Amino acid sequence: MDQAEKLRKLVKEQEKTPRNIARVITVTSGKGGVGKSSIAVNLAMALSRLGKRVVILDADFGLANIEVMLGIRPKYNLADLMFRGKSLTDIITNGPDNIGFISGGSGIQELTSLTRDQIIYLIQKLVELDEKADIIIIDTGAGIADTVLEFVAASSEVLLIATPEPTSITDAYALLKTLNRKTDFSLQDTVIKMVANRIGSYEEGKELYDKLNLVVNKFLNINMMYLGSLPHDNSVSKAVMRQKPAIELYPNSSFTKTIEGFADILCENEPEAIGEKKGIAQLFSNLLRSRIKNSKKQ
Ligand SMILES: Nc1ncnc2c1ncn2[C@@H]1O[C@H](COP(=O)(O)OP(=O)(O)OP(=O)(O)O)[C@@H](O)[C@H]1O
Repeated sequence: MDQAEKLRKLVKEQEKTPRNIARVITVTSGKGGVGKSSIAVNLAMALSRLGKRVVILDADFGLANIEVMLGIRPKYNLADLMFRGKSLTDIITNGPDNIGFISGGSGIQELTSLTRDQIIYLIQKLVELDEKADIIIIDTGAGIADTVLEFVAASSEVLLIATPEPTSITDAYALLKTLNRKTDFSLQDTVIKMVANRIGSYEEGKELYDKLNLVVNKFLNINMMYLGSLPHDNSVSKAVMRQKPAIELYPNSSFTKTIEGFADILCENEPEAIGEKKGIAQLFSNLLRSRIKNSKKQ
């Protein structure tokens, strides 16, 4: 049995015991600076206010945007759990509205260098995380870097953020095109929901979705769903300046109201867990498996 096969078996074993499996929502974008982290943070809080236990995993290595937005400074990150014996509780920092926050830190990059025992330990801890959370929001980096694409390919529910800026649209297309070429990506297993951000009117957002979806449909055979559009709203940047989420500082802003609407829609439309993509332990197992396979090909 090779290592990839052992990993599959390990997760299958864990699944035999009935347990909570978190819903994982991966937030990504083709281009940086389009509002990915703002949306991840405020959506997490809106979902938490609906009674969900929410944890954000920041997989955007090197940038500490979410920490700044939440006004928190985590002491430990995923690498401390993987290599330095820290527990899951140690690496989850409490944020506003009771949301949990995990910084990927260097852990995301170092996933490749894990020994078999470290992989087993990590998956076991992630099984615990599946128990602790109802929803896990992953903020990936932006663009077509491998670390971004592998998270998207391993996820069952993806929010793709784009703005009306031409470069944001072409970069969103580039992300989907590169994703489509990945052998471990299958459209049957991943629902992509587009969010248009910083738009002037509802029509502008819908038009953006229609345009992009038409092209990805025609050339990539991908059919995206449309979650909706968020207005350009100065309260978002004002909130960033004050290191507090917009939903907390500006509860009546149009951005907050729209985000709350998204949270309602997402709670009403929980996708059936698809194929082998269920929960955070399964997601990391998929991701590690694809890394093992790819490293063998090289
Ligand atoms: N709807 C909006 N209205 C006004 N400003 C916004 C909106 N969404 C995001 N912004 C602003 O755009 C900037 C970039 O947002 P954010 O950091 O969330 O983007 P990002 O895509 O996560 O960036 P990165 O790729 O650097 O992680 C921030 O200053 C934020 O305040």
